[in-house]
Amino acid sequence: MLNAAKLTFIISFVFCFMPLSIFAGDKSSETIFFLGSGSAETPWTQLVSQGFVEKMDRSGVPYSFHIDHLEAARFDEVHQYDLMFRYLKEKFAQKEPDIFVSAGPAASNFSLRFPELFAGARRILIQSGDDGSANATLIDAEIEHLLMIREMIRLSGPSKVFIIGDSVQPSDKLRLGGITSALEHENVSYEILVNKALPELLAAVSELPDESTIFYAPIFRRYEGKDLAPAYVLKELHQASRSPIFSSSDSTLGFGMVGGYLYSPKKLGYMAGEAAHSLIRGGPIEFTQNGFGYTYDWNEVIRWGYEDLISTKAEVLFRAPSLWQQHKGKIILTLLSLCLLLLLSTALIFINRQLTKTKNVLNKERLLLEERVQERTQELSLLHKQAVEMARIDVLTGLPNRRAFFEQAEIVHYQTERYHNPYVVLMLDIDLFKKTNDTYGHPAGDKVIQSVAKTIRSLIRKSDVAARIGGEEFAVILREAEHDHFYSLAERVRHEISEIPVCFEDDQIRTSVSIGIAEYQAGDKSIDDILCRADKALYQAKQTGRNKVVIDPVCV
Ligand SMILES: Nc1nc2c(ncn2[C@@H]2O[C@H](COP(=O)(O)OP(=O)(O)OP(=O)(O)O)[C@@H](O)[C@H]2O)c(=O)[nH]1
Repeated sequence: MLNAAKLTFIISFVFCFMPLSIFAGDKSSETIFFLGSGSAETPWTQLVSQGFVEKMDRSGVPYSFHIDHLEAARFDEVHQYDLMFRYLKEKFAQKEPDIFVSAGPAASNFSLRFPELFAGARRILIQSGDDGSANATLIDAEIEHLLMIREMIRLSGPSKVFIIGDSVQPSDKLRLGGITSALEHENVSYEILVNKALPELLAAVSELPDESTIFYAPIFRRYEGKDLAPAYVLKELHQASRSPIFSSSDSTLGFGMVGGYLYSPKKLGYMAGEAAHSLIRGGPIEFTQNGFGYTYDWNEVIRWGYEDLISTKAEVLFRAPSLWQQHKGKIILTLLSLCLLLLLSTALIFINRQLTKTKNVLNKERLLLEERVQERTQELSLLHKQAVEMARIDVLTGLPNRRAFFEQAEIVHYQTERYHNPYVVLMLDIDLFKKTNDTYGHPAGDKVIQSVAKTIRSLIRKSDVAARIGGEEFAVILREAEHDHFYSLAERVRHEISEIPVCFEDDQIRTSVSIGIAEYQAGDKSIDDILCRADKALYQAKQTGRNKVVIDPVCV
């Protein structure tokens, strides 16, 4: 169980020791002092410190960063050194730096000259040449003049090299010396345009002979009331010049310098950062890179036609990305869309083909079906026609039946009324037919009926109408018949039937017909009127002995 006293003790303990632990964390952060040879505006120093800070930030080590500049180019060095020494002593009186980085020959010289300044600090020198002290880590910023000059000669093949530089500072002199001895080593003639004001320089470079090459050792110039940093001086020179310009530092790339074997201030800064990180961690100092390499400005490479000469492993700046690099995403998306479109089109074509195939099959089937329907319709229509005809024809004799007779008779009657063409009706009835049937049998009777029909048909004209209108009863309409004609015709029919026996099996059957004749009379309303009179005449023929022709008295 926690009592109040114990709780108070724990809380007090936490509150007392917490600030101490925070302070301890703060104490573990390293203080780094960075001293540049030039001024705060010097691009070289800016790039080195930038590289240093970037590397330190990436290392994840906690540190506090302080930067100062010796401004060695503006002041007398020794006098400046004493002033700077006192200033820094005072500035870091409370807490001296753990690491002292000096960038450039002047700052490194200063660092080595005052070992008593920040005596406990680990020193990193970024300078060219000798380290000068066993207590300092050297980042060698010595320009490899020979490699640099050889690369320049290889690319531009100059007949003469014009060196632009200053000889004010010892470091400037050192640099010019390195360049000239490298050119002498390579047997290339040269001329130094040294310590010249900018207008003089611009005039000089504008009149250089063909096949000249300019080597630019970075210089500061005051021009038209402005302080021009080396990069901007180079820009002016580049505009005035008709010759390619080479230099030693990539900090001036992009202002008209071609490139070549260069040192990179930023990379030197990275190396210093790596060294500082190793010092803090207490491990061995190993650099993953050096501060030199082949670097080119692609615009200048193209301008001077060096595309095929530069090393394939070189770093090329400002090269416009290829169409592929620029629009990679869009190109891939377009290609994918095209593929998809192609796939869809293929699928559609396939589906369309299948549909067309199915449609063709269906069409064939439909045509076949239509053909069958047509055939069937024709068949049905034929059957219908036959059925209609059958309904009008007497099956036994092949003559029109009673119904057909009355249809035709109606037409004949109508035509007679309209055109006054008279017609005659013959009513025929086989005599004593019942007896024939009874004597010879029904099939024999049928044969007799057929024979009578045949005789009638053989004797009348095609325009006349003969029909079987009852069991053994026939009617004939004779058109435009004269009195003599229709009577003699009736007589001939009667005569032939009675004279010519009908052969059936072994029998010779004799038969006869009675005929009643009536003629159309004006006032007859229909065929029935004439038939009625013909029927009466027939009745009379029957009554008066049969096998005879009787004419309706109205006709006579
Ligand atoms: N074989 C056969 N006989 C038929 C057919 N149609 C009607 N008959 C017969 O014809 C006979 C007609 O007889 P009836 O009306 O008495 O007259 P009929 O014997 O001819 O005497 P009349 O007319 O007075 O001369 C009946 O016996 C019917 O059965 C047929 O198509 N075939």
